[in-house]
Amino acid sequence: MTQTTIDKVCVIGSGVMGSAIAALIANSSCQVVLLDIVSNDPGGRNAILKKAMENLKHQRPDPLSHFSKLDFIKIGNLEDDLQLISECDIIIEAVVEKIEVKHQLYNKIIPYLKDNAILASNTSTIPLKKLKAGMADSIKSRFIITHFFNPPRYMELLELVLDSEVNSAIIDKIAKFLTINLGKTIIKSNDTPGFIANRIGCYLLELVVRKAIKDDLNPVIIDKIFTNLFKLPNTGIFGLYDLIGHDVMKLISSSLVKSLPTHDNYQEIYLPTLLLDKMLEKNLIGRKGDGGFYRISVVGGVKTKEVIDFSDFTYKPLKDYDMEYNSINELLESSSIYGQFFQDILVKFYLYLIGLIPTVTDNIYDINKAMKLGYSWKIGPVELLYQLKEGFEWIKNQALLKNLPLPPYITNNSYKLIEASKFQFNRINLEESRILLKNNSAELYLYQNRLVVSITTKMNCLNEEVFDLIIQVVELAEERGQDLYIIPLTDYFSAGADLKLIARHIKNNDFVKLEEFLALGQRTMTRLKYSNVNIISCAVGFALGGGCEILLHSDFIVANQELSTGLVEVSIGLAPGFGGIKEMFYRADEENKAKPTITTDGNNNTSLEPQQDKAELTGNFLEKSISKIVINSLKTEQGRLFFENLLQSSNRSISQNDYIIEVNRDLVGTLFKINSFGEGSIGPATCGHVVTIKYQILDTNNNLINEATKTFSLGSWPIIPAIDMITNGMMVGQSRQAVIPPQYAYYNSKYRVENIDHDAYYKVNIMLNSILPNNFVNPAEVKIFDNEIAYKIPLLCGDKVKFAAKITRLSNGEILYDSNKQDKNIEMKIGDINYPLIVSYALHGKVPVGTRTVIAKGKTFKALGSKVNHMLVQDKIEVDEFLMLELSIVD
Ligand SMILES: CCCCCCCCCCCCC[C@H](O)CC(=O)SCCNC(=O)CCNC(=O)[C@H](O)C(C)(C)COP(=O)(O)OP(=O)(O)OC[C@H]1O[C@@H](n2cnc3c(N)ncnc32)[C@H](O)[C@@H]1OP(=O)(O)O
Repeated sequence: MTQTTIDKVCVIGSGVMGSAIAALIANSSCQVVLLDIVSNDPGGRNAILKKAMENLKHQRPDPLSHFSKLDFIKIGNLEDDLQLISECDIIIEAVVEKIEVKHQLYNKIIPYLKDNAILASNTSTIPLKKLKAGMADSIKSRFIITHFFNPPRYMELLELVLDSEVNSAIIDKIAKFLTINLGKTIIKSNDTPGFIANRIGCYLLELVVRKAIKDDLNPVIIDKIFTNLFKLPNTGIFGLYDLIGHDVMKLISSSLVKSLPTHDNYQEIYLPTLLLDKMLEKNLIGRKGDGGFYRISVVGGVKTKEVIDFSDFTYKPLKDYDMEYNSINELLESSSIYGQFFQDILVKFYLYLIGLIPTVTDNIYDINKAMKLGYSWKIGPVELLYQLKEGFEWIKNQALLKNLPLPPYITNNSYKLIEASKFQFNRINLEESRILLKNNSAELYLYQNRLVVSITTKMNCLNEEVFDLIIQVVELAEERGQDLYIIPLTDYFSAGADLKLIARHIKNNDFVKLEEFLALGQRTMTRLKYSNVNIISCAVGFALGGGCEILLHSDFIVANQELSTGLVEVSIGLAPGFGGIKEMFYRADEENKAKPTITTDGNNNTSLEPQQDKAELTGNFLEKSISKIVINSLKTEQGRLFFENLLQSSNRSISQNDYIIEVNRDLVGTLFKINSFGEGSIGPATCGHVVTIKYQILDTNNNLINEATKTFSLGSWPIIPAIDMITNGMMVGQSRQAVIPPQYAYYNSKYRVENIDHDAYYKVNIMLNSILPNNFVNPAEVKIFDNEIAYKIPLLCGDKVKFAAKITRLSNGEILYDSNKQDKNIEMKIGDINYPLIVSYALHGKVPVGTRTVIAKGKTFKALGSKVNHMLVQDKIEVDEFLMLELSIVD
């Protein structure tokens, strides 16, 4: 696959679309220049752009595939930085939809365009011919419309509008960039208002919303029918209207109505609707306003979806309605008001859609595809038509009944030539290929003289037949000396191992078969990895579990930028079984960097685990995975009993855990250099332990400035902070020495190094004399699992923390304490002896995100202090029984 020669793209306009298009291009590791007007703001001449860049970091869904992609975007303004345009191969204008503004801008930038640079507009409403009016021929031949859909990173559709003046080399160049680098699917549209998807989408929105309000129907029921029966995205029609914004819908529709011919049916369905006007007046314009048809209200942290009551423009909680209809046919045959409503709108909608042929496009498959890729319809509108009992005939009959004119596409019977198979736009053209090998789960094609294997099971799941065929195919490829491509025929790569098959084996207690399945999977992966031909896996959509493991064992991965991939099974309690973890480590290790990887985004890095940085992969992926598996097992009765038995039967401690201490040693070690002397005996000391220490503080000239012997609880007693930090992790009998900066020698006016010199460093000597035995936690008797191990500063002794906690008896799952049930989060200082000691122990060293699950004996659940009765469960428990503590940090 050849990469395009586009090195730099300029996007002009840093509004919602412009900045998101810039992010999309930056995601493909292409340099971007983002320009906008000069700001008069005190924030400087580029203040508008700086704000846009900041917004990119916070928008949801995330426009950036990684924060580092921001480095590919250079900002500038349209006065000081126009010369940056001359470095760019493509210039995409995404400024306000006003023809005069666009023309002024073109006049300003055209002198800076380099030869052969492509000038494109992202307009959604202004015709190409109007935009090009007055341009020199040399510019006209490289001026086009590239219409991206919002959000550009996620919507695959790109409508391309050209005319006969555009040079064919330019078309080729932009098409390659949009498809190969940006992963878009191009649909060519004629130069008509709204092009394809918005013309149809906005028509449907206005038709449904305005007629439903007129007929006094319930938006909730209508949306439920659209999402359940027509498989539209969950937003439905009214939800989408809110999402786009009623103000924006008004702009789009008024502009369409103005530019469409007077006989166009958009004019007729765009009914004046008083209630919509009132909503606009009251700023009920959707999600960005004070509500729309729907609103989310948050009371006491609880979110409730509400729907508007048109009688007084208040909102009422959404009621769930039982779906009366099981299919579209049932709905359309019903004499209910909703049945009638859908009959009416569907006939109008389809007559309109079909009537766009040939003016807007002559390709009905493109219309179908545009709505799938631009509006996220699971089933395209033309495909949906075939779900009606009589398909096109139904439309024809209804139109005759309602006395509505039929479009030429129906009257000339063109619709009879539609081939259903063409609605599936495969990534390889099966018509051009020959099947060489095949079983019920996978096929090998010879496509353009290349060997291509595709999985054909549900969700492309991996079963024995898939593995058998892959092994066979690798052998054949080796015999022929030809590389092997693994390409899905679907929009996804694979959902991984066939979980239903695994579940069946487990249910039948057939662990021999399960073992065989795992072994076959491992053999297949090994075969892929060590084959002497190249294995090239082309992935799109998702590649989960075993699907990801296929990618990891391939020589090359051609990954769509939006591929979701990972060893997700750990979150459902399954360990990856086909060698994925080892490959993940292998690839993450710089020295062993796997063979080069190609991606469709022009980026030479694999898209595998794009959200996971290298530190996380190498650092704690395994630990995190195993923790997740154990945590999930602990949520089931069998899992808890399994652990209980495992721990009790062998009568041994739950394995060594020195993780917490290590984290803090590392952390403290980076703050000050600490030297330890002697091995010590009992310990280590940690938060909440009552310790007796002797300490000395000396200045840089070794003058003793403070010395004392103190007994205190680590973390709970106000003392010079460095002393808490250094003592943590010490063994009784051990001594430590550290050099500390001045801020760690100061606590408050009562406990501090007198007359502190803020430029000086201090020496601290500590000797740990004892740890109070009756609140000692032995790390060897505690096991800790984190569901999230982020690289953040861990909590330390004395830190204030707010968290939710739950204590469960491992033997029977009985919940002994649950802060959520008491509707109260706990706020404590780590080390406070009025809380069970295990809580301090568990919080200490925890990064302040996610949930920490701890298994420990009952004796550690005691609180030494009794001033306040905090989470006291000690009366309910035996000292030697195992309990599970779950802690989730709240802020
Ligand atoms: C006592 C000791 C016991 C020890 C036992 C040890 C066993 C060890 C076995 C280890 C095997 C490891 C194998 C390998 O290394 C790792 C894996 O591959 S594990 C699998 C990882 N994959 C997943 O977790 C994906 C699960 N699926 C999903 O998340 C979603 O389905 C989806 C893929 C995101 C798609 O979502 P949707 O579009 O919403 O679609 P649906 O969810 O409705 O699914 C549609 C349809 O497909 C079926 N399906 C989906 N995935 C699988 C699958 N992996 N296997 C089988 N079937 C799958 C789904 O059930 C639906 O079916 P329907 O309801 O229509 O019948």
